[in-house]
Amino acid sequence: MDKLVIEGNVPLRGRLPVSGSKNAALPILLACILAEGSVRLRNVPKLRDISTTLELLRLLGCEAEQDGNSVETCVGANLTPEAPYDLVRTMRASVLCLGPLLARLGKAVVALPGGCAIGSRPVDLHLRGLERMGAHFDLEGGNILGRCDRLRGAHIHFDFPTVGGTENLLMAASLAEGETILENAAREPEVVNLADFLNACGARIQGQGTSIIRIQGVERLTGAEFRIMPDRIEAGTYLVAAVITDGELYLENCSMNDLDAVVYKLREMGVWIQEGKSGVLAKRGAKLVGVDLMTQPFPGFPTDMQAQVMTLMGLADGSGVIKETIFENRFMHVQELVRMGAQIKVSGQNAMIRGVTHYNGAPVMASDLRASASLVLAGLAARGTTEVRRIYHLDRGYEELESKLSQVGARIRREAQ
Ligand SMILES: CC(=O)N[C@H]1[C@@H](OP(=O)(O)OP(=O)(O)OC[C@H]2O[C@@H](n3ccc(=O)[nH]c3=O)[C@H](O)[C@@H]2O)O[C@H](CO)[C@@H](O)[C@@H]1O
Ligand SMILES: C=C(OP(=O)(O)O)C(=O)O
Repeated sequence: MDKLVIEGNVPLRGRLPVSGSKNAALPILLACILAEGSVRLRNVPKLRDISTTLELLRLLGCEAEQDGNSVETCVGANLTPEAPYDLVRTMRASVLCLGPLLARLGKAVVALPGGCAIGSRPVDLHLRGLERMGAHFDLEGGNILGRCDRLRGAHIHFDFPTVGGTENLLMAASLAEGETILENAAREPEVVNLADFLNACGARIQGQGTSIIRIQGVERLTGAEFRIMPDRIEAGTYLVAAVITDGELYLENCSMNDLDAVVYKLREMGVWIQEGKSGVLAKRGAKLVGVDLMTQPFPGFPTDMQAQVMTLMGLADGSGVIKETIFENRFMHVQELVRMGAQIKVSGQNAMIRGVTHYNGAPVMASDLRASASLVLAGLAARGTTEVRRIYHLDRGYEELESKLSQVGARIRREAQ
């Protein structure tokens, strides 16, 4: 197992390219199950979650190869309906093959994903929506066993705008008979990217990006070429890296549109952010101050940026409260930040942060993807050496993290633990 060793307190300066979005690429790769013909995707990040998804696609009977940041897929004649636990447990997004398999084969056997460090994460809303379209489910040996004749269009109202649920239903409805209306649908840019991909393959989807999405089912989808959107969470993480190290970074290939809520809060904290022609420039303003924020579904403040912004707020003047409303257990980074000198107290959904003047390097343990990112950020700002352990989490979601950060001046290296 590897660890990251960071010598902190060095300002990061220069240009940093933003990779393709993990959370857009994962559902789009699984949507390839729906297409008859080959699909070519560009700007796919090289990440562990992507290689896991390609492995899953191959197990299901699709050809799927990555060459650099391009992926080509083609569904073979022997599409099979089984997504085994060994793969699903390493990546919850695997459950997004449920909708496509039911739509293509009328059958799916997908291991029920367990809970994870950030919460219990049930998939009841996915299943309820698919049931409305005519699917039947049983639970056998820890697997969701789904069956259906051709799925039928339906009117579905989500109790909560679930990202994965909206994506599973979008994919299933694309090949269903008749019209599906998704109400209270997730509005995340990654959902829009998936809908745009499906439309490029011949689907008839309207309203993506709003809370009512209408899908007219079609008989078949074809192959297509498509570019994955930039990773707004990676971009947000590096915005924080620029500010927390008192440096200046120009993030290439990203726009502020998808990061509105994060940019708004960072500006309220005193961060200087400017949009350029093909990217975003960020640096610390005159003074950094604590603010209050609450995570919410898009267009609210994203839970996937909560840990990183908390790390920054830990070094601001004054205090602030962060309320986490999306996942019940997403404060696992707090105790590790406290080991580095942060003053943060958690009470239920709220974390109370009192700014300190600096962090001190320490050995810390990563517990999930964004918690790991927050510890790297703390290490970049800290006095002395920080060792971030269990970094396999980071490899799920940040493409070439050490080499990107090194290129802008960070002293960071990977070592065997
Ligand atoms: C691969 C991917 O894109 N992951 C993102 C996706 O996760 P994911 O798709 O799992 O997130 P959801 O929006 O579905 O989940 C949000 C909340 O709804 C609950 N819920 C969800 C489905 C369901 O059937 N029942 C239910 O109760 C979840 O437990 C959670 O508390 O959106 C999250 C919220 O923006 C992000 O943090 C994740 O990075
Ligand atoms: C929680 C995340 O991913 P996943 O849903 O794949 O666990 C994330 O990207 O922060």
